[in-house]
Amino acid sequence: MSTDKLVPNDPRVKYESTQVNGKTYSYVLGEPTTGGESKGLVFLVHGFPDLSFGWRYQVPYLTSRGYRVVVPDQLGYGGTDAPAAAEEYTLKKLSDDVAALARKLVGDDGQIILGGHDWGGALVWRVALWHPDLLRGVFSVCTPFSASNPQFFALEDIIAAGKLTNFTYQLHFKGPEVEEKIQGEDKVKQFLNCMFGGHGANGERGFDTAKGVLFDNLDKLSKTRLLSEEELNHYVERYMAHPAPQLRGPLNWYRTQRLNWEDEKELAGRPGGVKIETPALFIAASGDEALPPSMSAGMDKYFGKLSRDEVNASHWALTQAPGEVNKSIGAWLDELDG
Ligand SMILES: O=C(NCCCc1ccccc1)N[C@H]1CC[C@H](OCc2c(F)cccc2F)CC1
Repeated sequence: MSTDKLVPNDPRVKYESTQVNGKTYSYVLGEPTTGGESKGLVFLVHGFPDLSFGWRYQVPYLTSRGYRVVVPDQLGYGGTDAPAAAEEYTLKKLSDDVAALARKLVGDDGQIILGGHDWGGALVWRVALWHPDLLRGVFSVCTPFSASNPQFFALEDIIAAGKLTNFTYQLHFKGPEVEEKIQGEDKVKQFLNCMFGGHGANGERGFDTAKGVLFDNLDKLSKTRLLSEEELNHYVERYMAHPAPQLRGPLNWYRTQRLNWEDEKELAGRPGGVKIETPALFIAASGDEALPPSMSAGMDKYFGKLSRDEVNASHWALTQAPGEVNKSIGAWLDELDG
């Protein structure tokens, strides 16, 4: 099998669906192409606004190195259910879904190697805290680990104090406006094109981490160079499979900050505090405007065995620097399996 990126509805992988904690999850399943026993199961978690398709450059690479690969559409996306209630999207519930799906694939005593990008990266660190026995290894692309504070600080207050201003767009995402205004095929296509880097002839942007979505620019943007027309249309088709407002599920991931803090008070109270002993890899993206590498300063103290790497790419490192990302993950896997 070629190790070229997956195309929409690629015949090289299987498309499965199953019930997980009362919800339908759909996922892509790739079998090792090396023949013989698989070296283990790699489970990949995408971010916002993405799909399992976001890992298309990594799946063939990993199956060619002897791994089985499972890539779900996360809650709210693609062929997976999109409950309307934001409470369904806490990182603890999403972690329990990852564990339940993984157990269906590797059995109650099996283990997986878990990787995430963006919100998927935030989630995999939480899975390592809630379900440490499940993991043989854990990695995140772009998203550093951030420990929960003993005291709750609302994002609104943090930003009002001039901190984390690169997260200002999240106040826009958690509010009603983006969900209300980005509905229907044309708007969803313009929004996705914008988030994946489309820009205007004079450098106009439709998204700014320090502001949010600039609605008036959305129909002025050229097509992003990060996706082919066929790939962008695949994203739109999968997002339009959900009833309006199509972004409600994906945006619900931004509406659980206080609930996540409530859940994690228990973790903060553990003897020795929060510590991830699972062998871990963090790959920073040098040009990520939402998650600059500097945000990862100080995360090492929460890990027993953390490897670090950095790729020269924007937030969309998986598709913009796939060779670098794959090489980094591959070297870490070789050491893990060494
Ligand atoms: O919003 C995200 N992606 C959409 C924007 C993508 C984009 C960026 C740049 C250009 C174009 C597009 N990603 C989230 C992922 C979770 C991150 O929060 C991590 C976290 C926790 F999980 C828990 C406690 C604190 C904490 F910071 C915050 C960014």
